[in-house]
Amino acid sequence: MSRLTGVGVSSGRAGGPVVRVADPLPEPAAAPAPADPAAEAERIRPAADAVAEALFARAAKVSGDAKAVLETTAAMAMDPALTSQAEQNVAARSLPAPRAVFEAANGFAEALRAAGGYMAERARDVHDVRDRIIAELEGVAPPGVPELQRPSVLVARDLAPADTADLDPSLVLALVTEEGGPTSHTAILARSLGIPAVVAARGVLDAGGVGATVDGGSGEVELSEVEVEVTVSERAAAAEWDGTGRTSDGHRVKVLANVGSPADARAAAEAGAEGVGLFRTEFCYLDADQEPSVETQRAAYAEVLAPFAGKPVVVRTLDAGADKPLSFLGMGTEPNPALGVRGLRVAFDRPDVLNRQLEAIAGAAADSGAEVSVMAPMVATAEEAAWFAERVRAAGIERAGVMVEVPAAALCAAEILRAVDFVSIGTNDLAQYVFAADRMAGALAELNDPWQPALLRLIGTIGEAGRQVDKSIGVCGEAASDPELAGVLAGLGVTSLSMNAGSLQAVGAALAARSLSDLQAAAEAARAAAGPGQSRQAAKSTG
Ligand SMILES: C=C(OP(=O)(O)O)C(=O)O
Ligand SMILES: [Mg+2]
Repeated sequence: MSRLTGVGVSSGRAGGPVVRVADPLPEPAAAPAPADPAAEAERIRPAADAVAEALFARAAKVSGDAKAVLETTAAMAMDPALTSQAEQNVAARSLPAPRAVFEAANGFAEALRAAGGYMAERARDVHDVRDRIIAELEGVAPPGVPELQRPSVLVARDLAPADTADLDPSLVLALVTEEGGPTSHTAILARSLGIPAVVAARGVLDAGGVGATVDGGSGEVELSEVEVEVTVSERAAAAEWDGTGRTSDGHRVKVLANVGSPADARAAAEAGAEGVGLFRTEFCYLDADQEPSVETQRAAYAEVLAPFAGKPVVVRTLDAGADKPLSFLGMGTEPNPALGVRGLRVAFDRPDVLNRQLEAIAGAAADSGAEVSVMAPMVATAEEAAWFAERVRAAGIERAGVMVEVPAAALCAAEILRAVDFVSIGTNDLAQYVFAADRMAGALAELNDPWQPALLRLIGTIGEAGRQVDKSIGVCGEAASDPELAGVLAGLGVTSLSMNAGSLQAVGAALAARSLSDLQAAAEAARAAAGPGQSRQAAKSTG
C-alpha cells in the first residue's frame, strides 16, 4: 500500500480497480526520408479527416458541453492551417508524415503557449489532436481513455478535453492525474460530472498498484497491490438548478458563463447561463498579422453576443502584451513577460488600438441586442481604472469595469470601484501574483489552489469594498466553477460568478442549497484556515 497527496479538486470519496490511461505516443522519428514525398504528404489530410470524423461521431451521441468540446476538437483536427503546414514539412524537408504532423502541431502549440494565460492552457488540446492524427497515420490505437468494462478509478498524466468529454460517470469512480492544476480541464470536468478528483498527484504514474481509494476533498490517494472493492461515498449528487442564481433564502448571485468563441457562446446559452461574465476577445486577434479592422471585429463580436440578446454580457478588452506576440503591436520582447506590458498596459502606448476595439464592441452591442459592459484586464491602480472608464464611456458604452487580478488592485478595491461600475476578480492571475507562482507550473499547483486562505482573505477585502460602495463584485477565474468554493465566494461578498458552461448547473445547484448566512459562516471558516486542504474541510464542516 502506498499513499500520495495531490490537490483535491472535486470532492467525494471513491475506491476501486485502477485503469491507467496510456501516455501519449512516443515522438515520431524524423527519418527515413519518404521515397515518394508527394504520396507521403497526401496521406496527411485523409488521416486528419478520419480523426475529425471519429470525433464528430462521438459528438453525435452526446449533448451540451461534451458535444461542444468534441466538435471543437474535431474542427481543430481539420484545421487547414495545420494540415498544410504538415504537408509542407514533408515536401520541403522530406520528413515522414507522422513527424511532419508532430512538428506542425508543436509550432501551433508553441504560439498558444507564448500567448500565455487561458490561451496557453489550450496548447494541451493541440497536442491531443496531434497524437490522434499520428496514431491514425501509424495505424495504432488512438491515445486516450480506453473503453471501461467496469467501474474504475482512472489514473493519467493529464486528460485532454476530448478524452473526457463523453466519460460515463457511472463507470468512472474517480480521476487522479500526475499533472494538471486546479484550473485544468480534468478539474473542471470532474466537478461538472460530480466525480471525485485529485490532480498534481506527483508520482502516481510510477507508484504501481491495482486498486485505489481517492479522497477528492483532502487530495489523498491510497494505492494498493491487491484489488480494492468498489466503494462510493459523499459523491456530489447530479446537479439540478432552476436557472436563476440565488441562495436558499433568495440572495441573488448571478451565474454567468466564460466564453471565447461563437461555439462557446452557443454552448453556454444552451446550458442555461444567465449571461456572460467574461468574453475573452483574444480569439479575434490571435492569427492576425495585422490588427483586424473595426468591421471585422464588430462582426466577430456580434456572433458571440447573438445568443445573449437581452442578457448581460461583459466583454473584456484585449488581454495581450509582450508575452503575446501580436506582431502589429510592434512591441519588443521582455525578460519577465508576466510582469511586463500586458493587458491594459498595452493600451497606454497604443490607445488607438483600444479605441478601435471599443468602437467595434459598441457596434456589436447594437447589432446583437445584448446588454454589453466592457472591462479591462491587468489593472493595477484606481487611476488606470478611471482612464479606462473614460474611454469606454466616450465610445458610448454605459457600463465600464475592470478585472482585479493584481494584488495592488485588490488592496485598493474601494478606490477602484469609485472609478468604475463593477469589478471582476480574475482568480487565475490573482493567485499567480499573490503567491509569485506561475499559474502554468504544475510543480506550483498547490500555491495556485484557489482555496488558499491568503487568496480568500484578499477576495474578502474586495467583497467588503463592494458592500461599502454598493457595487457588484464578480469572479471570472476558475475558482467560480468549483461548486463548494462558489458558495464561499458568495459568502465573501461576491455578487456574480462566471465559469465554463459545464459547471453552470452544479454551481447554480450548490448556491441554492444553502442560505447566505450559512455561506458567510463557511467563508469565515475557510479564510481562517491554515492551508487549502483545511480551508476546504472547514467550509464543509459548517454545512
Ligand atoms: C479570468 C482570468 O483571466 P485569464 O484566465 O484569461 O487570464 C483570470 O486571470 O482569472
Ligand atoms: Mg487573467
